[in-house]
Amino acid sequence: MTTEAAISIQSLSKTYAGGKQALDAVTFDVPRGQIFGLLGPNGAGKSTLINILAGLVNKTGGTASIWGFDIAEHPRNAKASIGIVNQEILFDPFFTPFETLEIQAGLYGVAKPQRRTMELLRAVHLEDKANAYARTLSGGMKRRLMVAKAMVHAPPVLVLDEPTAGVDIELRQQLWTYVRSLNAAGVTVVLTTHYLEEAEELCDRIAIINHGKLIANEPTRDLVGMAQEKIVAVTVDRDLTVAPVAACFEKIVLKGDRVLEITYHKGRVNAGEVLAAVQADGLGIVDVTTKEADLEDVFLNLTRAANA
Ligand SMILES: Nc1ncnc2c1ncn2[C@@H]1O[C@H](COP(=O)(O)OP(=O)(O)OP(=O)(O)O)[C@@H](O)[C@H]1O
Repeated sequence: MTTEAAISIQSLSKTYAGGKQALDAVTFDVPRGQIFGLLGPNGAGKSTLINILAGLVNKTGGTASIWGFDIAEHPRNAKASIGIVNQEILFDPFFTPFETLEIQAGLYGVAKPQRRTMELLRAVHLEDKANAYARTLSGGMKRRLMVAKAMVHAPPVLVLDEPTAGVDIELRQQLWTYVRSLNAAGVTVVLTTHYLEEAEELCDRIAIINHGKLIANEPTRDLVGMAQEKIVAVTVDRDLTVAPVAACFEKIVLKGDRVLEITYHKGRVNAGEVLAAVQADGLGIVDVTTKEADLEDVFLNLTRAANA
């Protein structure tokens, strides 16, 4: 083990048998100890990438390693280093959660004394369902059982593929609380999600894939900072009927008699110039609030730029 990254991906490519190129020379590292977001529109190639890491899909180019183990050269060690929660819920409905985890532990060769079945069930709040049939669990409970199942062999890396699709808000929060506690205990977490606000809230770093190509890989904070449009709401000292005009305003909307909502391009002007332009119109400024662009804006801008 030489690498410092939890997952290291170099020029990874995948062309499916029918000729569809799902991944095109993707390179990035997932640093150890992080919660890492993998984002992309539908069909971008996220599942393909995860399935390659899981050993379910064969890459057609490049390399990938998990916890320092190359997936082609050391597949067993690579597999032992990762736990994957797929989009589909998969387990035998006639086994209880306790049995499901015991069987999974057996598959991974975890010896009986090392098994943590009840500890895992407690962690995902399924302790009282330990002996219920899996088919009697709610959707959210099943999903939490899937997470516990992915953790039976105590892998240092946990991958969650769209873990909260179709999960209600309360359960989503519970799931994230558990994911955060795993991360706090040292587990590196990779998640794919369509919920940008979720990625923004949870992830230390975010990579974006579009049409099989990596188009961003930044600390979340920097990515949010990449949004170019900023909005400032300015309250002025008298009633207005029309909004003032200035070259530095991208857009200006009268939001009330005295409130102007001004959009500006932060790469071209700063807030001071925008406010000065308002004052130059003879208006006094009473109050100012700004709205930070969120990840959604960045995502749309980046995918739009990549598609152009
Ligand atoms: N087995 C396959 N054979 C041929 N093409 C495939 C196969 N699996 C996926 N693809 C294609 O590869 C591309 C990437 O698919 P992939 O499932 O990896 O995307 P994704 O980013 O995970 O999307 P989603 O968020 O919808 O799951 C898509 O165009 C898809 O149609």
